[in-house]
Amino acid sequence: MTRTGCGVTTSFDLSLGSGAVLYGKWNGGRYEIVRPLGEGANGKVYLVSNRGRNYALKVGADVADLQSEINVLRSIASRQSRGVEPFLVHIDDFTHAGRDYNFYVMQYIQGMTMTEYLQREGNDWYSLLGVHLLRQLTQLHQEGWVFGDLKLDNVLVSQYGRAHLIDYGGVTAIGKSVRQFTELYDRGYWSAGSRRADPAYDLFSLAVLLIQVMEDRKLAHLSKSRDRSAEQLLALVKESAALEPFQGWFKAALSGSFRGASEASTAWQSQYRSRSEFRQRRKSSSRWLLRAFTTSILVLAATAYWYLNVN
Ligand SMILES: Nc1ncnc2c1ncn2[C@@H]1O[C@H](COP(=O)(O)OP(=O)(O)OP(=O)(O)O)[C@@H](O)[C@H]1O
Repeated sequence: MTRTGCGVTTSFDLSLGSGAVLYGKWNGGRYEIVRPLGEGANGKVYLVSNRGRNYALKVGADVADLQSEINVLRSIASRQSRGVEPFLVHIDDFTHAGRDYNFYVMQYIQGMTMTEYLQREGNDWYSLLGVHLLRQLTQLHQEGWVFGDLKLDNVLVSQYGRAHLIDYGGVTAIGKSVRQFTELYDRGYWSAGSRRADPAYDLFSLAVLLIQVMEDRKLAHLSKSRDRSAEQLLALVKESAALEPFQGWFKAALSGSFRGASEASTAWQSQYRSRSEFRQRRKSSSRWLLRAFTTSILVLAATAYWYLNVN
């Protein structure tokens, strides 16, 4: 596919191997390709090394699309508090084989998908992943944007369960039609509302994603059935031992009744806390039971010993 715009050509036959070096035309940065990280509809992403540090560098397939991703990242960076390293690091063009390409450099997230993370570290991390995602959505909504294409591939989880949103290609100004979406997570696909970009759109997608990481097969099955709906999603939540403790949150997210991501975040954290307290109580009562059981065995053994010795 070849698209042109603003005098810069992007051809997605572009292939950069390990060791290739790119020079930023305007800022003079030197980026050595370590390896490709992935590619999608909006571009190609490479792991690069710049001044001894690793970054992710995205070359856009379409100038306008890349520019709108950059605008969003810039608006988030401008609100970040001092001392926080911005996600967007550099913006520039490079020339390769006689052609100009737009690119931007962002922090490299060394991570894995939410599913992989939970499989490796255990389901106890589930609630924390939700906390991180809701925090980022809250910030984005406050800036007047909706993430749009929230899905498993667009979240990377790094150490200590830090879930990061990546790929800002679907981000849409609140009030417009969502630019990019994936059926499974789309409110319209579940006949649960429009594709207008409002905070509730992201919360619906997040609910589907949080169902998916625990109940992948059941969700896939439901998504193919003709009577798929938000009510059916909620029924799936209620049937699931892992999701049931969060059913109040899912009900509100799937029906669009949260006033915003910040309210959703508070609700998620309070369900998370009451769940942890419940588990703590269960743990201490099982510890008490274990102690009582051990004491009974010891008493029984001592009684038997005494009885055998006396008789
Ligand atoms: N900051 C990052 N750190 C680590 N890996 C990244 C980063 N950004 C992107 N990637 C990797 O590159 C892949 C493609 O990136 P991205 O999703 O931004 O491309 P895209 O063309 O917008 O894709 P899509 O078709 O899903 O919209 C991602 O799935 C991820 O594996």
